[in-house]
Amino acid sequence: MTTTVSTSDARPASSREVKVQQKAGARALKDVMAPVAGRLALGRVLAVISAVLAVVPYVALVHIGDLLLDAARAGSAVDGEAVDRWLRILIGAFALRLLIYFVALLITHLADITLGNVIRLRLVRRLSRVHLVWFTSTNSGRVRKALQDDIGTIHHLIAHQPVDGTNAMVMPIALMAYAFVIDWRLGLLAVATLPLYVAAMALSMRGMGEKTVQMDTRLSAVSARMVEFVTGITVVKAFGRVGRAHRSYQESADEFQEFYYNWVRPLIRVSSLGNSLLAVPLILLINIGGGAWLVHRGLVTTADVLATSLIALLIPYAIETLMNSTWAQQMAGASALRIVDLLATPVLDDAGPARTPASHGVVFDGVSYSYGSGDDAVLALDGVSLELTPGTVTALVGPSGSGKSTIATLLARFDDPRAGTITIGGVPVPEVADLYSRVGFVLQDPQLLNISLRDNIALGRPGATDDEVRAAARAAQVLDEIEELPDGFDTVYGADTGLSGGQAQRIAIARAILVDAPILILDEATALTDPESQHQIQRALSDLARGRTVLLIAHRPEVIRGADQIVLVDGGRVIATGTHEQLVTHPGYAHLWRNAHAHPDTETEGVR
Ligand SMILES: Nc1ncnc2c1ncn2[C@@H]1O[C@H](COP(=O)(O)OP(=O)(O)OP(=O)(O)O)[C@@H](O)[C@H]1O
Repeated sequence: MTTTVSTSDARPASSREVKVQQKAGARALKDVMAPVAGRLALGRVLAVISAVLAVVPYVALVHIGDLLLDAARAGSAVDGEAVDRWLRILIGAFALRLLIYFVALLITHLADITLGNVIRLRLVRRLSRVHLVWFTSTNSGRVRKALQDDIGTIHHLIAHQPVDGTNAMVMPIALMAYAFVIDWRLGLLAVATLPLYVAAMALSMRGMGEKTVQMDTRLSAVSARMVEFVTGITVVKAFGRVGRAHRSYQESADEFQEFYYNWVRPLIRVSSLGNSLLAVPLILLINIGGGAWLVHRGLVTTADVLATSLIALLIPYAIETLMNSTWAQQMAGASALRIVDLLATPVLDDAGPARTPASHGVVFDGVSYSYGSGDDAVLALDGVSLELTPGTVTALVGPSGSGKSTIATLLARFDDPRAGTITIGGVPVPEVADLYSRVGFVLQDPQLLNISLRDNIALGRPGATDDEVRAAARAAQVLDEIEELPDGFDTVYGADTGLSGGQAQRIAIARAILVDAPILILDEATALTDPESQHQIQRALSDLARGRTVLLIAHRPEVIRGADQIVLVDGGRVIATGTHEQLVTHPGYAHLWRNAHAHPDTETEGVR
């Protein structure tokens, strides 16, 4: 068993890579557990004390047994006082052991709760400073996995392993030592099958690290085929390729099955042999049989045999707990690695002290930006300069992929430019105090959360009253539709809500209305919505834009024409700026304008 860090490529990992992963996992675990290391150490110390105390009841048992047997053999009365004393020691030690064990578990469970909170808080603090462009769907998945699954996996390691793992290690050693103290021959009988078991298990675990990683990789391949098949099911069905798509899944599943079968088949024999060496009847046979012979020879007492046989029976349980805790440790290593990785996500540079802009004019000065880094970098903006005069509407136009959305998202500080500056009222964007109360945005994807519609609208102003939320919904032309829903504003947004894309857009507009930001970024993408919804969205957007500094990603001729300033973008550069009348003779603009008229509702060509 080993750390199973998922790898997306199907290449099986080598044993060196596995070792490196395991080491990295162990280091990551140490980092993650550092805030509660002291408490875990205390839990371990208490677990050791409790494990050593486990010997006392056996000592008492042997003494009581001897007292009873001696009396029976001599035909005399039992020394009731001595039996009573040992009985009290037995019960007292047992109770004390349980109490210490309970306190140790309590300490580690409280440490687990603290650590869960510390990790969540550190993640939230870190992610609140991360570039907004980072939050792609994959990264959202990573955050969800870390916050839910990984913290859960680490739970076992923090709350249980220090106590159960230590106990499973120390208790058998202490009991075994006592078995040898009773009589070395009985001690040997108690551990008689252990070396064979360890050898069988070592054999079956050989190469386990590599194989587990291979299994993880192959399973990922099967899941990928499955996801491919399910996500593309409509297209696959429409083109009658079900057999083919299904075959590719079937092939990877068969490949996995063959790999797994070949790996596990020989192991099953060895490990069942190993397990049978720890079977209760075998242990009893060896200990009681051998013990009876020793009793017969007068070397030990029956009570001694009873105690060491009971000790021998505890060994399988201890080994199982030990193996589970090793497994949990390796799983937690992979989880800790993911958490440490997330905590190291690059964040936006800290700017100087927050400043309040004197006006709401926006200036882009020589702004360049690329997505990704190194060889994968995609240059999206190249020296963009433009100015938004306060209280006016600037329309960004240009072909698909020209950089319009990138310009808009940089103003909302989804990321910082690689070169150049963006200022609001003379203050660089990173230094603007309360940026999101000054810059509102309604982008193509309305980004509604799975919370009530009321909370979705009030997201930017959580203190808003019901009346204010209703007023915003009315201004966004969506009030009636919300009120017609069975739960009205309490409806939780989600796949079953039955809201159309246009309605979701208008809810996002209501949210922006409520924030009441003086600078607005709008994406007038309405191609996916029905004409009635388009009309309502246009009206809502025009109301919203009034009196504000607006940067509008424009698609429709009448909207472009109505803008105070039009900025024509192509290939990440600004190639012309002016009013419609000034630009109408510009060849690039004229081309877009013609296309916009020819295809007023299409997304792909020219101005949409
Ligand atoms: N997340 C991303 N990762 C990598 N490249 C990206 C990403 N987003 C955009 N790009 C690239 O940056 C360039 C500009 O894209 P942008 O989305 O800003 O253009 P756009 O004019 O808004 O296009 P559209 O009208 O199609 O939305 C394009 O080449 C695009 O492929």
